[in-house]
Amino acid sequence: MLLDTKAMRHLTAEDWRVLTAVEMGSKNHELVPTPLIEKIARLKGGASGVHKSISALAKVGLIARMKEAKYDGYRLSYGGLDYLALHTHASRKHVYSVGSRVGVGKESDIMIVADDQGTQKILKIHRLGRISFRTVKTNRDYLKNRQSASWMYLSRLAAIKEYAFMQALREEGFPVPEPIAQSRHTIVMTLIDAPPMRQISSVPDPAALYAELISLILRLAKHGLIHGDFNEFNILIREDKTDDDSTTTLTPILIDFPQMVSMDHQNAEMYFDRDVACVKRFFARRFHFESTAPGPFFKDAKKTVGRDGVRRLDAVVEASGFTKKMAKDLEAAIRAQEANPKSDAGESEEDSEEEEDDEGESGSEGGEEGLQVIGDQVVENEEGLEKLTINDGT
Ligand SMILES: Nc1ncnc2c1ncn2[C@@H]1O[C@H](COP(=O)(O)OP(=O)(O)OP(=O)(O)O)[C@@H](O)[C@H]1O
Repeated sequence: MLLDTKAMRHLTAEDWRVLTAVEMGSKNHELVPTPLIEKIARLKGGASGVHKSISALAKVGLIARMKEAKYDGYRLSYGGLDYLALHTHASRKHVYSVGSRVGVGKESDIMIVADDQGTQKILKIHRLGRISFRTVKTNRDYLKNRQSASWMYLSRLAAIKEYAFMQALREEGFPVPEPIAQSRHTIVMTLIDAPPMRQISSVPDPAALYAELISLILRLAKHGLIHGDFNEFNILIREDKTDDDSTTTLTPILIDFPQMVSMDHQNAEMYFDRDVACVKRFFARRFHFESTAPGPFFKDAKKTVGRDGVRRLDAVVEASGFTKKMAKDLEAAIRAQEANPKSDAGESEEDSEEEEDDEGESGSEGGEEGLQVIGDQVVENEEGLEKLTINDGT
């Protein structure tokens, strides 16, 4: 499921209201009945206006009707949720244009976007629905009869959690992108102009970079945290030159936080050891570097948690509204996804069974390469970004 913003600029103010109404209705309904959509949207044009918008939205795949429905109703598609999130980012002036996709992870799409000043940023769209919910359903009860709400819920949780951690880490001076905004299942953050470590074939001083990464793991631990996916994909390596250009230092920047856990987590030791082992393995294979120092060990790191009066960021994040229940729900989904590596190719099985023409006319093909025109006026810059505007004046 790619972000395809082609249809965005054709939506009217009424269409946006109806789309928002479907989103609101899906909080309590697997399938939002048309009369409820009418009631929430309260369009001046009454029922006929709503029907017009419903068919416009369904045509471009932002809402979908289910085949076996006992009553007339709709549900929001991934595309519909993407549009609502982008709409919010655009109204708040965080995003003005949408460029190409730079990365696709197991759980997300990464797009380059820009604001109206032309500053490029990263839009991360969480897509927890790529897993088969059957696996998750076997051990969680929150999905009871709520399959389509579950991907929205889980993807939104991932974005909320990632945003909260990025904010806390950033405030503490950790090398992470700056979180700019969060809406629904998406985050806008600063673009880091640096390749992932996976793309680096050699470094002048592997021992120094290794030490830096291990100290990052230990610093996180002192603040009560384990990254949980500390690998060569999630560590960007930025080259910083001194003013006179004589020396270059390599600065690791950490990304990807939905799977972070507390040092108090019941499996903390396993996650800590796994993060350390990941760095060791990569350095041995790629840079033929093996540290002579043993460890670091979890039991030593554990003793440092909160030491010297440092803030425990696991507690900060919990206080930010990311509750234990949310953490549990998200963790179950992420673990299921980890255990299910083959299921990352598209929407969940159940989605595809239930959907009727979910992609509609806009489809999702070809969105990766081309430019996506969403605004009423096209402004092309050298990066191939195009203007994103909204036309409902809200
Ligand atoms: N702020 C950023 N600046 C520059 N590039 C980024 C940024 N965030 C993500 N990327 C790029 O996108 C890729 C995927 O990002 P990220 O790891 O956050 O997604 P993910 O879905 O969690 O991936 P996976 O689960 O496969 O690790 C990164 O490897 C990196 O190349």
